[in-house]
Amino acid sequence: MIEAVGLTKRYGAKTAVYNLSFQVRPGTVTGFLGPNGSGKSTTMRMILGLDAPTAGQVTIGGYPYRKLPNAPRQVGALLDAKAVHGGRHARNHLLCLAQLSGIPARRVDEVLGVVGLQDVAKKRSKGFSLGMGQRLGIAAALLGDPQVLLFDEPVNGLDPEGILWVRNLMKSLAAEGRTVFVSSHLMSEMALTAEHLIVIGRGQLLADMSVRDFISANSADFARVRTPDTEPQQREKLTAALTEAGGQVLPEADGALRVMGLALPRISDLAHDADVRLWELSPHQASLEEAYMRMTQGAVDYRSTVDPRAGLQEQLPPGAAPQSQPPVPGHGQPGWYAPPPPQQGGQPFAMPQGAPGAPAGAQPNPYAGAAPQAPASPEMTKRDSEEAR
Ligand SMILES: Nc1ncnc2c1ncn2[C@@H]1O[C@H](COP(=O)(O)OP(=O)(O)OP(=O)(O)O)[C@@H](O)[C@H]1O
Repeated sequence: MIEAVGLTKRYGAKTAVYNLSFQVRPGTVTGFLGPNGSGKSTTMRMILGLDAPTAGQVTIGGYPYRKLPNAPRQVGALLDAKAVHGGRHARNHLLCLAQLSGIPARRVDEVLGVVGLQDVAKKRSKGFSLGMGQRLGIAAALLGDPQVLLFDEPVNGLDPEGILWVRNLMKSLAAEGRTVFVSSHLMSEMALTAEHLIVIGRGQLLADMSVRDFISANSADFARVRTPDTEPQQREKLTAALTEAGGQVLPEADGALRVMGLALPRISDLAHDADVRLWELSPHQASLEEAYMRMTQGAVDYRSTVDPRAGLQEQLPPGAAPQSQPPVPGHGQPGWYAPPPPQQGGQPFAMPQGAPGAPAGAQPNPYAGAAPQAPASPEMTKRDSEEAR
């Protein structure tokens, strides 16, 4: 098992990871999700002893990585598939790694077979495609037949067949009772691969729950309702009736309404009672990707000037002023579509009560104001950590 407690990493004034606490258990694939720059790689490097935490700790089987007896046989990792001596043959690269860790040479041929690189074993890896490089990195992770495996974005650059292969490999490794921790920024991929999810944004824990719970908590049902385009007053009348009945009503770009919190027959009855004709009444489900975007939207470092909601929540049509809509909590404020970021109070996402990773509200939050000035850093720099690899 991997266990992080209050894990924090600062690079000078930059807080990359803040007060992360979570457990990664054996026997299941645990997905580690977060937008770019959210701190996934930093966390993985701390798990592997390549970066030292500024505060808190992380252990594998009860030991910090650097104190783990025979670590290469217990823990395998794919961090950066490009970190390979390109001049070496694939097999030689693995042989070198095996020799360093006292792993028998026959294991090299076994893992080359597992990842499907046996036919190119004598080729120099600098001629490898991105996908072949990923496979070689995965082979290196599997060399010591470890019980604990960490994969940082393992499907990057893979074609659909490669993605399916990685997905099945992760599942079969977990089914053998291993601890499998896989980072990704793709919710859709993790929903298919992982059973448990740890979601972070700006280095902080946003969710720690099973995929099943995530789906039921976040795939909210809603209805699309459309009144005759030629009669805008009908739309307003229906909006008022639905809101009064406890529904949440949002405008869609094509003039339809998105209604949450009311069943379809009830919407139909309310429309009938209000004497409003309907052109459309259809059931929908918010996608997981949408829920994930919503969850991480307040915690994205790099944001396009184009609204990221485009394509998820349709934009208001010209002339459809928000004030003509019923009051929706937060609607009209910047980022209304996103849940409040943690520092605004409260945990916006469904977290199991007493979850080990629930953010500690009492602790000072470095994102709430100006980033705290750390003393000139004695910590490892990126180059240090790359050299340590
Ligand atoms: N050595 C370093 N020095 C300074 N800042 C760093 C260093 N390493 C990471 N960071 C910063 O810490 C934050 C977290 O980075 P990290 O690479 O862990 O995120 P990530 O979730 O893995 O992102 P991605 O999905 O893009 O790989 C980023 O803002 C990054 O710029």
